[in-house]
Amino acid sequence: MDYIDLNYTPNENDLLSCMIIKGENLEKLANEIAGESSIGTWTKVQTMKSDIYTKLKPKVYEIKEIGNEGRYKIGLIKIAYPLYAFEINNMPGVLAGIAGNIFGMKIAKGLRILDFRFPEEFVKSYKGPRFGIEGVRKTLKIKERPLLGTIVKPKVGLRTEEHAKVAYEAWVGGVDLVKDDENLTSQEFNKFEDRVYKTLEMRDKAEEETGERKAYMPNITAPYREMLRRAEIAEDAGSEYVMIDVVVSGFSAVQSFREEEFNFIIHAHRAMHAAITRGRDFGISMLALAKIYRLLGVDQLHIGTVVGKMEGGEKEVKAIRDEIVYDKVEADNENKFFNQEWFGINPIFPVSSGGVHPKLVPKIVEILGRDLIIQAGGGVHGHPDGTKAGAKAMRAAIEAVVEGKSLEEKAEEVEELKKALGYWK
Ligand SMILES: O=C(COP(=O)(O)O)[C@H](O)[C@H](O)COP(=O)(O)O
Ligand SMILES: [Mg+2]
Repeated sequence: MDYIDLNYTPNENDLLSCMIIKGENLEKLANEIAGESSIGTWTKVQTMKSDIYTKLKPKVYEIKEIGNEGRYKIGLIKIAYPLYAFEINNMPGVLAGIAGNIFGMKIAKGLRILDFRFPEEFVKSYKGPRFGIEGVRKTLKIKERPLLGTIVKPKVGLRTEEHAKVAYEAWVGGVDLVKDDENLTSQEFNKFEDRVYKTLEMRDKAEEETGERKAYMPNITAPYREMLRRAEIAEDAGSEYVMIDVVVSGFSAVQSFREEEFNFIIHAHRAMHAAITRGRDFGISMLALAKIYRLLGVDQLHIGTVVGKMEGGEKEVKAIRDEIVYDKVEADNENKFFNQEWFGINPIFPVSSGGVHPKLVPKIVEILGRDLIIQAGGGVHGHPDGTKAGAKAMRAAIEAVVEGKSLEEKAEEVEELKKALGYWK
C-alpha cells in the first residue's frame, strides 16, 4: 500500500497529524506509520477492497529530513486522515488509531506526535468546557486579576479536620481556590465524603468573613462509578468544582464525565502527563494533549510555569496557553504546528503551578498574562509564619502586579510578603 502523496494538499475536513520520526528510511517509516494508524497492516490482505482504500486511506503529504543520529534519519512528517475513517465523537477510539500501535513499531526508532489539527465537524462534535474563562470568573466574581489557588500540603497525611482548617487559613489569607493534591483521594485518615462537607463548611465561613467568593476543588479521581458517586457528594455539599487527574483517569472517563448532567467547573490536573509528553524520542506533546482536553471539556488545565519546579520552556508553555485560550490559532513559523480553529468552543482557564512562590509571580504573569490561575502549595504552606501568612504574601504579589508595583514596594505595605521574599531567594 502506498500512502505517500507529496502532491496532496490537505482539505479543511481532513484530520491532520504532525510528528517527528526516526528511522533508517524515512519514506518507508512514514508509509508504515500511515498504514498502521489507519487501514493497513504489515502485509497485503486479500480482504482489502479498492473502495476502502480510496475512501479511508491517509496521505503522507510532507516528509522533511531535519537531522540524523548515526545511521538513523530524523524527519518531520505530516499525515492527512479523511474524517470518514473515524467515529469522530469517540476520543479513545480515535486515539487508538492516530496515536496507537504506531509507537510500538520496531521500525520506528523515534516517533513523537507534535500536533493534531482537528477539522470543524470533529471539533463541533465535542462539548468543550462548560464554563471556560468567563464562566469561572463570573462564578468567582473576579473580573481581571489572575486567580490565586493553593494545594493543601502535605500532599496526603492531614486528617480531615486539619485539612479543612488549612483550607480555611488559606482562604482567609487571600486565596480564591483551594484544591486537593493529585494523590489525595479518600484515604483512611481523610475520607472524601467527610472532607468535602467539612472543607466546604470552612469555605462558607471564609466567604462570610472575607466577603469574597471562595471555592474548593475536591479530587474525585477514582474508578469511574466511584468518581460519579463522589461527584454527587460534591454536588450535595454545594461545591462548584470537582478536580480530576485527567491523564490517569483516561480519555473515556473525562469525556464521559463532561457528558453527565452535572454543572461543575472541572479542574484538570495532569499527573503522569510527563510520561507521555517529556520523552525526546517517543511521545505526544503536551500541546496535543491540551487540545484533546479542550475538546473533552475541562475548564481549567495545568500547563506549566516556565520558572517553577516542573519542566516546560517558555515557548512551549505559551503555545499551550494560546491553544487552550484562543478561538483561532495560527501555525508556527517553523511549520511544526498547525493552525487550529475552535469554532466557538469555550477556552480553558490555564493553570500555572509547581514550585511557585511570591517572588516568581511577576515573571509568570509577564510570560502568561492575567487570564491565569496561579497556584502555590509549598509557596503558601511553607511560609515561615504559616499558611495564612503564606496566602497573604501570594495575594500581595498578585496585587503588586495588578497595581504596577514592584514586589519590593509592595513588601513595604505587606509584612508577610517581605518575609516571603527574604525566605525564598
Ligand atoms: O502540587 C502541585 C504543586 O505544588 P507546589 O506548589 O508545592 O510545588 C502540583 O501537583 C504541580 O503543579 C504539578 O505540576 P504541573 O502543574 O506542572 O502539572
Ligand atoms: Mg500536586
